[in-house]
Amino acid sequence: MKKTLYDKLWDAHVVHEESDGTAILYIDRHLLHEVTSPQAFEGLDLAGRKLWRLNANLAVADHNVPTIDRAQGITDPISKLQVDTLDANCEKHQVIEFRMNDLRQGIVHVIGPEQGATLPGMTVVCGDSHTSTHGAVGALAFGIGTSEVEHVMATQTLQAKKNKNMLVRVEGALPAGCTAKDIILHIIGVIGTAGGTGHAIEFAGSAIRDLSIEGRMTLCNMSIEAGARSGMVAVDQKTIDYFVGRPFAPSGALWDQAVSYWKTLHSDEGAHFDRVVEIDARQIVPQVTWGTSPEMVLPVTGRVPDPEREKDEIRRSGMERALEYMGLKPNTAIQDIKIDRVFIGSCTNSRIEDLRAAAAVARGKRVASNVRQAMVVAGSGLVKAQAEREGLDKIFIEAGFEWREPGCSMCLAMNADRLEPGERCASTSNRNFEGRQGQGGRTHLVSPAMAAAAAIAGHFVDVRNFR
Ligand SMILES: CC(C)[C@H](C(=O)O)[C@@H](O)C(=O)O
Ligand code: SF4
Repeated sequence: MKKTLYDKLWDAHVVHEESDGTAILYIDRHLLHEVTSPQAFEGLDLAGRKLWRLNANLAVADHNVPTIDRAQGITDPISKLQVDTLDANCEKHQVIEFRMNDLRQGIVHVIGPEQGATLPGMTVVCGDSHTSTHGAVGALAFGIGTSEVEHVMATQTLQAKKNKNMLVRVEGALPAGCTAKDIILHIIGVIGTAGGTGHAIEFAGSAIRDLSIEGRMTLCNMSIEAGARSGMVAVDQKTIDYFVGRPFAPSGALWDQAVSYWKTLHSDEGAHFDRVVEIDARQIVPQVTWGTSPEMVLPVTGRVPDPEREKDEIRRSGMERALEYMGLKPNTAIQDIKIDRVFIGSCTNSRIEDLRAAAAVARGKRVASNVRQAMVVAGSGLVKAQAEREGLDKIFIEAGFEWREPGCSMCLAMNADRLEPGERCASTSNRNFEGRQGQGGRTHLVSPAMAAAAAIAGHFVDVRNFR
């Protein structure tokens, strides 16, 4: 039988299957962070259990860590408790953890692949919805809840039901100035935030093959924003090359064995997909969200929509509410929207190529005077160090950006980095929900190059003709 990539990954991990399709899946890699692990450790302790396969687990604190003055420790008491609890739990159970001042610390979805802890062919889970990121390397990766975190710790398995197969095929050359972020925002604009519900999405087509592994991670990262718990891309030579020499990756004879398996990780020609969406990459324009859901997205050349022209009543009231929250008037040109803050970071866009793209725009320029703060937050200590070797930190600092320590930061404002009520932010993160970046804060999702250009101009601009 012809199989999709998802079918292959699924079948390779089924330990047991009931007649109603409920399955027990073997989990190869379990990633942990401080927000969703405390109750799981507590449950384990109460039951007097140990972790089933200790070295399948890797932990890092990312949501609550400060991005400045780390030498002083964590000042916020709630954040400090979360991080201290993770440290104590990992120490007690001997789980490998990259602590706050470890160079390898960073956002869990950045460090997994960076360390080679995530590998092609693996099942990867984490108590975090953006675990879909890891599917970019041909892994089956999805977010789980806290009780499932405990289940994985105790048994190395998970109860799950298979999703349907969905193919999003993106063909054609992506125009200059557009990135993986624009592809995924465009896809979400087309299929909606429920478009992938109940499906595992495979992204394929020439535009996807042309992306770097980092770009594919950006794409898969936002699968959850398209309604799918997992997104994936087939293994190709780029995937294999990406893992050469990574600390947790196999070496020697095991490497050769792994590579020959990884090469089978693609959908068979003619395999069945329950749903297929075709996207023409040549039509994609840099994207900017205008509302409070990632599907409320437009090309930068567009205008804020007018609810009066919306016939569907539910959609109209949703638009009205979003416009009110966002403080926007219908028909305003996107490029006339002024911003107060800029955030370049998050597990969507904080890898080295994201920082390079933003720095290329910021080089030799200055952040506009109406922009109160522009921050660059690398996804990991290793990304930050690499950027510094390339002199990107200097480019940002000379342009007036702040150069911060790695973590989730203003993606969701669990630490001190947050918007003030009414502030408007150009952000490279993945969610623009009400209050996401701080109570009353207004988020516009964009690519790193678009965020940097907005910082310099003080309003959104089309990075394709920004000089
Ligand atoms: C805190 C965590 C559970 C959450 C998630 O699951 O995604 C967070 O990372 C987010 O991005 O909203
Ligand atoms: S960077 Fe944002 S989206 Fe990613 S894990 Fe952290 S909070 Fe969630």
